[in-house]
Amino acid sequence: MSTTITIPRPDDWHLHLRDGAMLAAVLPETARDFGRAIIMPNLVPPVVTGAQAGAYRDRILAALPEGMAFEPLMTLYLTEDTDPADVAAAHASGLVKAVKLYPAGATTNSASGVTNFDKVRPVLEKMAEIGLPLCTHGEVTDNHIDIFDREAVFIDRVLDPIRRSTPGLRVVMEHITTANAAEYVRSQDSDLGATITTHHLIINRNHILAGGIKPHYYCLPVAKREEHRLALRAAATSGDARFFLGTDSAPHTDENKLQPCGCAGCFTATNTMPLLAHVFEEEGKLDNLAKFASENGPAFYRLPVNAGSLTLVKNDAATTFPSHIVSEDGPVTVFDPGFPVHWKVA
Ligand SMILES: NC(=O)N[C@@H](CC(=O)O)C(=O)O
Ligand SMILES: [Zn+2]
Ligand SMILES: [Zn+2]
Repeated sequence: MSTTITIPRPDDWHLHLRDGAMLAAVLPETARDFGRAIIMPNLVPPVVTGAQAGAYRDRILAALPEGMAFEPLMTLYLTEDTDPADVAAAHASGLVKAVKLYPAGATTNSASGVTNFDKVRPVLEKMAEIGLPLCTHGEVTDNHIDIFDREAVFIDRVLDPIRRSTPGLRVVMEHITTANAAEYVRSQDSDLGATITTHHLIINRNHILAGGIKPHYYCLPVAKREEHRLALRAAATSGDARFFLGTDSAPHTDENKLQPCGCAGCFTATNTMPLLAHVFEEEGKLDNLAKFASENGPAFYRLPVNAGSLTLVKNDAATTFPSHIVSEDGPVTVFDPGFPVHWKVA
């Protein structure tokens, strides 16, 4: 017997596409199921100016296979030298949909990020004025703060002060991993939203560390205790308009993942929608999948819901997903949830 569910064509509000050979390999994995995605700007060198975002957008569209429809929604990487006028122009032209804040040193390719938050105040004020959202990698970087506490400390020491001193600034807390973050979002008004990844709904820190280290489950922010995973599930499946899907699908070659000092990132573009159907069904909330994956994100970004649809089918037989995708840079392992999934995209 099979069950089906049809939702408006989903979007991914946090995606890493990289560039060059990797871009060519991973883009079809997203474009197959998703109508649009917020494209992260942490290339080397980063996408800082409107001109760089325009050129990157052209490279993405050039890499899109014939016959696939996909709209990249571009972002700018916030640095201490970012020019508020350039940001405003890139927004006014329709090119740029958000600015991304990386605390310097917080994650992959974040070296050009922000250390002194006073220096970006003029940009944040301009963004509040024009309604351009700020997306945050919400972790402090202080060495003496435990890695499992860095998100909660970021909320208290960085995010809440920025929001209080910049009224009207619209913020997305990206890839939230804690009950603290979900609670903070719920306690605020609609100027604050949060993306939640597929993998943080599935793994906790035991999955990374118990019974042997699993490099393919290592990402930033690192997965937390089980109680936090359950809080994220409750938030994602609640239907609350402030929570929406951002996969943070972050491809790294196996060579770069499987190192004494391996890269952070889970690659979930290939199987995200079936995994989400599994999670939402487990929570008895399949009816809210459309809100999380297709409706809440566009509402926050003030864009229309996609016109097309996506149908997911649940079969008696488990679905087989590719173990990895092939890129000219080397294989990229597809996220393995560690349990059978019976859903697949029709
Ligand atoms: N999430 C990750 O673990 N990695 C991301 C960067 C990020 O989103 O923090 C990447 O670019 O590889
Ligand atoms: Zn991040
Ligand atoms: Zn990311």
